[in-house]
Amino acid sequence: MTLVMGILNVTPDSFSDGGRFLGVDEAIAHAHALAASGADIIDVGGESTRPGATRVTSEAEQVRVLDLIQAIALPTLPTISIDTMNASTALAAVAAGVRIVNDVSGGLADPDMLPAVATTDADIVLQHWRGHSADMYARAHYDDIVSEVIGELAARTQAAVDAGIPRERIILDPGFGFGKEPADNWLLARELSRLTAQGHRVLVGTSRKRMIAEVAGAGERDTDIATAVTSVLAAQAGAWAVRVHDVATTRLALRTWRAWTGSGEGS
Ligand SMILES: Nc1nc2ncc(COP(=O)(O)O)nc2c(=O)[nH]1
Repeated sequence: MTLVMGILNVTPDSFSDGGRFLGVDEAIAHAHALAASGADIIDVGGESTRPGATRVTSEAEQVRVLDLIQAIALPTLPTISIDTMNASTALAAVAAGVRIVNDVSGGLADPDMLPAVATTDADIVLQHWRGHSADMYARAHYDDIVSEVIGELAARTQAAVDAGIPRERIILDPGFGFGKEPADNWLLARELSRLTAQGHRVLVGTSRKRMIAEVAGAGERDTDIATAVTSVLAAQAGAWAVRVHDVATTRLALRTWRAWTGSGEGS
């Protein structure tokens, strides 16, 4: 069953919910709300990756996320993932109870990341990436985006295995957005089953991105409905999980899809 990863960004400038949950108390409350909405995983992020975002130090990132993680790393709450490109933050987060390291750079931003995760028992998301937000669009040219993304993720997978991370702990992500033009993203979405056919779990994150805005316009409700449609299509293509802001709407969409396909009862 396709899992739902709820987004909890504790940054002042995140792409779609910047500044709304910056305080620890608000963030803890939102984590509980995500759980109540049916999140299977809560993805905590302390550094914005929106286009043009400037980097924060790993120390500043850790100040934003570690108290929160300690407060929500409970058996009664969903699995936690840490959305970070910094090895030091990943290690501190795993020590605080995180089970998945979600690295949008696929281990490229910090050369210590893959060896560091190899010393833990955490899973790692290797997302396709071609550079930091500040200049990612400069390197965004693709001749055959599906083949290039699959090929570049295969290289990152090999680097992770070479660093000592067992294959079964690796999750792939095509990295929707991240320097890709909307048309490129829809091409990638159309061929998602070619990535899921690679045999790794695949995480998909389209929520509230430019590719969605292009279809849904600026309204948050329409944006979350359009995101939910992509969640069903990703599930149909074999995605292991979808990363969304509005957990409830995507859960409803996935429940409806399962009723239609008869692919399993329950919520
Ligand atoms: N694995 C993964 N992580 C991510 N983290 C941040 C964002 C940017 O979106 P946000 O700023 O709204 O969180 N997108 C992804 C994504 O697509 N996949």
